[in-house]
Amino acid sequence: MSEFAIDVHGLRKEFGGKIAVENVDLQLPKGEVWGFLGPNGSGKTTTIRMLSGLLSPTAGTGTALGYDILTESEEIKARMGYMTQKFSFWTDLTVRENLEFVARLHLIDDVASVVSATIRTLDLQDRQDQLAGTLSGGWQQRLALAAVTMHGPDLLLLDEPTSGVDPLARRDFWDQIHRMTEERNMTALVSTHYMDEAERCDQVVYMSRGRLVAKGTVAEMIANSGLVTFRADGPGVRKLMAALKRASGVEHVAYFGAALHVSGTDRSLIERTIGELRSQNIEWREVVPNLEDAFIALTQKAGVAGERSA
Ligand SMILES: Nc1ncnc2c1ncn2[C@@H]1O[C@H](COP(=O)(O)OP(=O)(O)OP(=O)(O)O)[C@@H](O)[C@H]1O
Repeated sequence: MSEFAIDVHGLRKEFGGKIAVENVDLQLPKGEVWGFLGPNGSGKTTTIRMLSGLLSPTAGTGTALGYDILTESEEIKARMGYMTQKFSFWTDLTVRENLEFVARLHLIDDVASVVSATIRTLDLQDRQDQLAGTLSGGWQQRLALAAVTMHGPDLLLLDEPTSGVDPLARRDFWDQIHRMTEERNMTALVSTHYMDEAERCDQVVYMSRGRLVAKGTVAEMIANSGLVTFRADGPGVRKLMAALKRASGVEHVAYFGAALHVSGTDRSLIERTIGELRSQNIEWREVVPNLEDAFIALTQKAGVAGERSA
């Protein structure tokens, strides 16, 4: 049996001659939670759909949970939980009724007790008789997670499960993911645009223009970005923005509250630029780049302008 929950090579998907995903290799060890990041349109959903057996690749091979993604998609679907970006449920049924419906779709034998156990696991007791359409965004996502985990999957593929959900509900959601993966030895691949969520993952993979361009722990991603980052604090620091954007050696500048993060990969160039801009009021100090700095750099390196307008 493979030690990987996902083990795919050379995945490619074309839609009408346009390449959406190209040459994706991914080996996700069992029991780990990985974050899947990348700009809009970079190919994350398409990749997740190929991994789930719902979309056949134009080229490439591999397995999910040991089953061939090309020929054994039914086996994969039975053992995985897939939460789509716009997970839908019946708004005029209660939470419990929704889960009962899903349990029947999965041909679960003892519907009542499995639904009750799921409701307890996900702390939905107080909401079980509420109409699903009246739940807040955070509770709707909780219901979606209940629905996709009720049949005891070994693999979770979650596509931006927390978009539009407030920070507290997002944290609760992630606590649930970690608890469930730990208790049931599940593996999860979760796409997200949130940096704090990426930091909760064992590893992250970063996709750009249909290709996986970086992979590793958050610390490795930051270290491999090769970025040098300086932080500028002081009155009027924001006025430096325009000059910094044009300055040599500065690859990106970002606001961090009242401060600026100025990053580049050529230390001598960026130090020279900062030297030229030094003034008494502004304090410059080198800081460890954060994940957002690293991802902005990756995105810019890949020339993402074309991707976003695609
Ligand atoms: N069924 C389809 N037919 C044609 N083109 C498609 C189809 N599905 C996706 N695409 C294209 O493939 C590319 C990748 O899209 P995909 O939805 O996989 O990106 P994504 O990284 O999930 O984006 P987002 O973060 O916005 O969800 C895009 O250019 C998209 O327009």
